[in-house]
Amino acid sequence: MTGKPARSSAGTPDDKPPVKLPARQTWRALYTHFRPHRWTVALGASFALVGTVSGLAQPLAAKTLVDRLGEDESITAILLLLTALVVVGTAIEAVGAYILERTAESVVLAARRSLIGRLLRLRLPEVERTQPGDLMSRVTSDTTLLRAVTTQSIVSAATGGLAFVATVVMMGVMDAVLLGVTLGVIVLIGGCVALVMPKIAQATRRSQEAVGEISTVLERAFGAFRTLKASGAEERETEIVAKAAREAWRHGIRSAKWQSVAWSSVGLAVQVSFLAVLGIGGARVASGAISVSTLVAFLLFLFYLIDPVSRLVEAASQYQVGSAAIARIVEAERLETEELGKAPAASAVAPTGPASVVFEDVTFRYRDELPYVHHGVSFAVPGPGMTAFVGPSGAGKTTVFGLIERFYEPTGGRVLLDGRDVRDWPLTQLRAAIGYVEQDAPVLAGTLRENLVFAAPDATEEQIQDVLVRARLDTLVRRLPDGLETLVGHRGSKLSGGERQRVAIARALLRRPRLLLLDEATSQLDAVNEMALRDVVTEVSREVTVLVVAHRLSTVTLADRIVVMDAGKVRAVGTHAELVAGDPLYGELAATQFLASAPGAP
Ligand SMILES: Nc1ncnc2c1ncn2[C@@H]1O[C@H](COP(=O)(O)OP(=O)(O)OP(=O)(O)O)[C@@H](O)[C@H]1O
Repeated sequence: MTGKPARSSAGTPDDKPPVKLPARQTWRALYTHFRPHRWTVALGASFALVGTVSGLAQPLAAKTLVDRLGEDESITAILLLLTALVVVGTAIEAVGAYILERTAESVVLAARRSLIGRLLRLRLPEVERTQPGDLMSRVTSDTTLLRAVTTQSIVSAATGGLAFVATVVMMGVMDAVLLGVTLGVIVLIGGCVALVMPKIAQATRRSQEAVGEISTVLERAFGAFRTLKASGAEERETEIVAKAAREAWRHGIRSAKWQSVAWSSVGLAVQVSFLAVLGIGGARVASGAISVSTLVAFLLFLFYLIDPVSRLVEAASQYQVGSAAIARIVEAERLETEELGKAPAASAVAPTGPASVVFEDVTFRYRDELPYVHHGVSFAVPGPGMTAFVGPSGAGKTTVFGLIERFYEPTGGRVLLDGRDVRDWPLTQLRAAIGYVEQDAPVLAGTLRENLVFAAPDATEEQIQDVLVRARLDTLVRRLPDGLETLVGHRGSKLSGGERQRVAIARALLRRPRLLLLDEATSQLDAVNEMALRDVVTEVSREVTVLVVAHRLSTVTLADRIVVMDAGKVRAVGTHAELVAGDPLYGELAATQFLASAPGAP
């Protein structure tokens, strides 16, 4: 619990560098998220545009007002027009802003849904190469950064760009010389801002990586909370999280710094232009080249230019933030997912009866750089009946189950279920035929009932009650004040190890499997429950094919067939009596690891 998780590769597969998206791909990825909302964004943008136009008309109205004042004409109408422009413009802008905010939330929702959908379909090897905590932070934190870039910044860029062009045209109409001065200043300062922009993306990316690392460490700590406490690792883990938090803070500050540099440049550009226009414009008024009202209107336009320029800078910095987020999202989206295939139609007749399992010269390693775990495993299990897999720790017994469930693909050879290569089965149908009880019998947070029906959501009350009795959980449920509605805590922490094991078995049975894979717990059950469960498994194995990774002699002696595995190979197959007589390794295992003196041992 004390080691530090892989730095910055947190969440990205260990062997893959973080994705650096070229600008075109960033655009494309952002566009994918924007596309479904383009019409709503266009609506919001039109509202914003109307607001902008009404704002743009204000200096003209003000110019007329000044001219009329000079000529002693009535100003009531123009005053009313000016007021209307302000009020209506503001109201329309408010509605536009609401539409955009709403759309922004929808973009985040859609991004989260699609990412969650993909993450829960990831292939197991991909999950093993990543940090789940960091993947979670991509769903929760990075997606929120898409909010602005896919809506507000597009509108800002569009309206800001239009308003900028329109204002510049109006300024050109007023006086080309003053426009030249203004644009000269803006281009100069704009160039400096462009240099700063990529730094915002860089800092945001680092900050988000650090946020991911916070989630990673916390997920690790809560995932083994008792071990954390028992190891006295609270302070060390806190320090690791705090370090990641400081990193997030440091890069957040850096991003804020560059953003504020960009922002203050807008003010600087306008102020410098203002002074230049005032000086040069004053001289031009004095020389009679332009009128006072022209200079006033030009200065008002210049003042009005602050808004479009700010919007353009805002859009550019939001784009930088969004591009950092989208790179992390794309990275998660590129992880390999499983093709689950269609669930069988309700009317389809599902195969019944026990399944058969055949391994044909299967070779397998978990990753290319790792040694082989299976070096040509072959065996055939016709159903029904119980087949026990025994062998020293690390022999590759659990791996057999992973290959049957197609969590992993064999490197060579074939795995057949009912005579059909598991790769040819639609995954949903393949797994629907199998009940799987993992060695550490995971129980999920929620109620007992939720845990039971997890693999069979359509189970009837009668089926649930039946399975409770069979898994010897009925007395426990009766004892609990809330019965099946009892909350079991994070990872079932409120249940005992044996209870968790039985819940896992009940869950698998409720699925009505044709093949039951049981990775036996090494020491979870007391003698009474062990015997009871033995009876259950024996009973089940009359109709269903049961494969069990056995750690107890009592289980092995019940088996119809025992497969002895050693160092990734099947070294013998037979009954207990045959193997005790014929296989030295089995004899040794039976004498030691399998507690040969256990009751019931022949
Ligand atoms: N997900 C994984 N990624 C990489 N290596 C793995 C993975 N799972 C298991 N291994 C390795 O594969 C080998 C076989 O593991 P497996 O779990 O199949 O053994 P086993 O016979 O079931 O052992 P045990 O009786 O201790 O449960 C071991 O050396 C193990 O370290």
